[in-house]
Amino acid sequence: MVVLSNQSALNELFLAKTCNPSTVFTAVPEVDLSHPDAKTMMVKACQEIGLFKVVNHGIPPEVITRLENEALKFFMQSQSQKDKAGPPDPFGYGSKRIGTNGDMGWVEYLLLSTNPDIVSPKSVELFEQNPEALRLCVEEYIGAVKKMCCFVLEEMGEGLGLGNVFSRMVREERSDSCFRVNRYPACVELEESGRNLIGFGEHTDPQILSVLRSNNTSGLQICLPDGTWASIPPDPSSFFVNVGDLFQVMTNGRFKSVKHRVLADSRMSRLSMIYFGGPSLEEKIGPLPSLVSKEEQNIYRELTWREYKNAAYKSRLSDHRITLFHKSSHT
Ligand SMILES: C=C1C[C@]23C[C@@]1(O)CC[C@H]2[C@@]12CC[C@H](O)[C@@](C)(C(=O)O1)[C@H]2[C@@H]3C(=O)O
Ligand SMILES: O=C(O)CCC(=O)C(=O)O
Ligand SMILES: [Fe+2]
Repeated sequence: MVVLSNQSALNELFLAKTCNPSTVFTAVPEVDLSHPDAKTMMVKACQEIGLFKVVNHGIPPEVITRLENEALKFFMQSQSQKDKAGPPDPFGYGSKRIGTNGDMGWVEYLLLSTNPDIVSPKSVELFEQNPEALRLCVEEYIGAVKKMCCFVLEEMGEGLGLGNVFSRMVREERSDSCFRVNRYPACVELEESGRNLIGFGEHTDPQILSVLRSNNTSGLQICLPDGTWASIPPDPSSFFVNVGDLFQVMTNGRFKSVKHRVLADSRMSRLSMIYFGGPSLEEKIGPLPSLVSKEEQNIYRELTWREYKNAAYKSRLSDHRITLFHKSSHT
């Protein structure tokens, strides 16, 4: 067994059992948002994989670089300075602990709500204690990525013959979306160990759609239908889009909320930024009648996003939360 020099006992918690060289998933569908067939391609990718990447996304590279630089400045501060914006409640700065139910990962992060009704004391402290530039860059980036997320949802709604049913949910002012910046420090001790270090453990995202951008460091993996893990090659000029649990429910299981995780790299730190597009807390979520054919049944019952979110945030990262929507399950 590998012994990592610092905090070895804690670090063992993050060691993935596998040491096989992982499969590289070279078939990530690439969708050009300006292509006339974009809608069909996105719908197909959501049905088959639950993930695709977009190019020609319209987000100016300067908006991305500005936030990346400000986020790195934040993470390069001393631990005691960063801890002033933590522990997360669930928003704010967090390190190694993910959520409040015992999950750990080789990661530090900022988690922020975009819901105007949620004022997190830790996020207020974060912005009070850091240069105004961080807040401005976060706002600028979220504004741009929300617009793109809504465009993608609009296209997929049209692709399914449903118009703006999904985009409306994320576009509305009280949409309960959130935003996260993750930094996975390089871990040189892994170099010759042949072991993997879990940066962010396996999970599905609870919301409708997640839009992820990372630097050029690999780490993101998806779980294939046969249960094996495949690495997604990084691509800093594209955005990766993945289906969340609510989208799977609304499409009565047609779209797949893909299980994913992140492994740390031995040489390079990974920086990722993810926008999780969600509906308002009061939105009722269930299979959309026009997506349930006569021969099929609703496989999920209806819950508000508030009900699902409250239950989800009491669960562990790897829990199969979507079963809360199963007809036999009661919250
Ligand atoms: C362990 C947890 C962290 C999480 C809340 C939860 O109890 C279960 C879902 C987790 C997750 C995964 C996707 C997103 O990163 C996240 C912000 C979310 O909405 O659900 C995280 C939550 C978190 O980090 O607080
Ligand atoms: O950091 C990443 O690349 C993905 C993290 C993730 O899946 C999440 O924060 O939900
Ligand atoms: Fe995720």
